Amino acid sequence: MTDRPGHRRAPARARDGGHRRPAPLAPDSLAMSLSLAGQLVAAVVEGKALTEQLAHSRRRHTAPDINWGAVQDLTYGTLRDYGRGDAVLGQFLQKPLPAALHGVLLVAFHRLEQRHDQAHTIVDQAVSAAASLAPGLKGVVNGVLRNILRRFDALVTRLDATPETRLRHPDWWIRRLRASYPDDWEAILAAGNQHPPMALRVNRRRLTPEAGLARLAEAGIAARLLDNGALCLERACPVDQIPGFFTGDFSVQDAGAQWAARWLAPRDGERILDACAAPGGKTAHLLELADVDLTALELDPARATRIEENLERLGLSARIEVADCADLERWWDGRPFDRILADVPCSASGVVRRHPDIKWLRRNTDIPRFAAQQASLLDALWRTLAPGGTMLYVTCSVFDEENRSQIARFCARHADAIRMAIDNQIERIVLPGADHDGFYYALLQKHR
Ligand SMILES: C[S@@+](CC[C@H](N)C(=O)[O-])C[C@H]1O[C@@H](n2cnc3c(N)ncnc32)[C@H](O)[C@@H]1O
Repeated sequence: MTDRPGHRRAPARARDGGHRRPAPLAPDSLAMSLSLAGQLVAAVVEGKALTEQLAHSRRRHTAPDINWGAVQDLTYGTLRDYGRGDAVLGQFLQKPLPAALHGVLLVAFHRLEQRHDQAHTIVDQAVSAAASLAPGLKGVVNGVLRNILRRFDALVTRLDATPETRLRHPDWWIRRLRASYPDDWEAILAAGNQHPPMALRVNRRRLTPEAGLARLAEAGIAARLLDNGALCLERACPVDQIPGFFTGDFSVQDAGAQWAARWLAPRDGERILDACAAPGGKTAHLLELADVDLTALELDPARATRIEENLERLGLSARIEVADCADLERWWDGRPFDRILADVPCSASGVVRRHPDIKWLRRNTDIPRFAAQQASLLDALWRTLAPGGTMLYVTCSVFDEENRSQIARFCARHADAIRMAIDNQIERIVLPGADHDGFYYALLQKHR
């Protein structure tokens, strides 16, 4: 297999199968869902980010009956299956297909693995989806899928015998995890292939986690209270069903991310910097825990508006600045901070199940680039920390180069950096699991 799956795709024009008029699809049909999901998967395989493509697709396809839940499930599921569909299609496609058709085949294969009891419906609907995209090629799609069906069990057995397709992650990713976590690497990969849990943060200014749990139970929402006060829902639900969400009693935030504000431990009256703040989940959490003078920095202006929206819903306030946190000349008034939250940009390999496009978009060579960027942000931020002040370094990565080795290199560069224990441990590697995503935390104090 090539470095990136999808090697048997061709530009949309390559084989459009002539000029037959495309057959329209019923908006609420499985064929429509397969077609839209196939186009989204094709866009990601071509290097586009899923969130933007999904928003773009929703703006373009406005029929009210489209089952966007199904489209999303099929798209995310297919992308989580990294490499499986391509490994199979590679055996059946003699020539590349237009990208969207290739996408439909990938989605159809994913669905066949999930719901083999519906195999014939899936094939029929995928052929209709193909006919709507490229009428002249529906025979090819039909032939490929029926061939796959004929040899299905043998194909799946073969997929499960190869690490990349069994574990549904790129080879380089598997190698990195295996080297850093000899005992846990398979569990980390397995967690990355699951549906993410939904967790809520209780606004401690309004209610206790126990009271929050009771409020949810009254609304018929089953949840568990985790040891950091996060509420993990048994089943994800839309925010408009969460009582008091719009008035700021709850926020949606992964339970692993809810350690950040606790471990930075803000105290009333302190000057705090949240250096990479959007969309503002951790900013808000810090403000819920103490009355602090908080500066929230964010490089991306569009994302910075989300901090504002979040704080407004929660009735909280901070100084929000759009700036590169490393460009001190531009934003820093020279007054040091008591505490800094450095939730730096990273590979996001710990949250891959929420963003399965990451597996397709990232390259092994991106990781040292992220590490270099993180190092320069850390070095700049360290200058703004008061002697005796603390900085919490956070990533949502599971790669050592961005985590443990990053902090080891930082401490080697800064003789005034003291490693502080977090709950009696020198660092916290929060591995992704059933209740939360994957994070890394290290706490550093500046020598007085
Ligand atoms: C991991 S996210 C932060 C999540 C946020 N702390 C929260 O809990 O909601 C990293 C953020 O840093 C921003 N960012 C990246 N480079 C930056 C820089 N040089 N200065 C400030 N913000 C930056 C990104 O746009 C992104 O919004």
